[in-house]
Amino acid sequence: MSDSGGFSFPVLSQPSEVPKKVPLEKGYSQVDWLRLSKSGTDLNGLDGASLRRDITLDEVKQHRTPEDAWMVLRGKVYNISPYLRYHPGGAAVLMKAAGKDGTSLFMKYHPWVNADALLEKCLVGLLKQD
Ligand code: HEM
Repeated sequence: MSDSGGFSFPVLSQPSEVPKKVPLEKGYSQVDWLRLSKSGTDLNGLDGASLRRDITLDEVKQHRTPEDAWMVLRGKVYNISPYLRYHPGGAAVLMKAAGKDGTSLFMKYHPWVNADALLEKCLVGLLKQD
């Protein structure tokens, strides 16, 4: 049957320059991330110490390797290392914001994502206000 009943179905395609979600390794789904977040594992690297309020952008810049990556998002400093392999856009893409203020990149790709909730346990502290 080729009759579509009077409806036409446009073929939807994404422009090629729009980055796609990357296939994540087994064991690195969003559910796995939530499980890890709730497990009590030290994800911000503070070993239970209270959150910091004195972080400068210079200090953030020192943390830009996959094993030790910090990112600023709307004035909050996150340790993104544990999240890299769980990031639906891929670890390599997320590393572009390592050691930097990633707010504009974040907002460019997915302003709807609730990072405060997803990365709650990765929060190191607040960027120092000057
Ligand atoms: C650290 C904070 C971040 C968190 C918590 C985060 C989280 C997410 C989530 C949940 C998705 C899936 C979105 C969906 O299904 O609607 C996603 C996709 C993606 N993210 Fe991120 N992300 C972060 C930072 C970034 C940064 C800094 C970039 C760019 C450098 C980026 C680029 C992307 C891309 C390209 C995708 C795939 C495209 C898409 O699904 O629309 N993300 N991210």
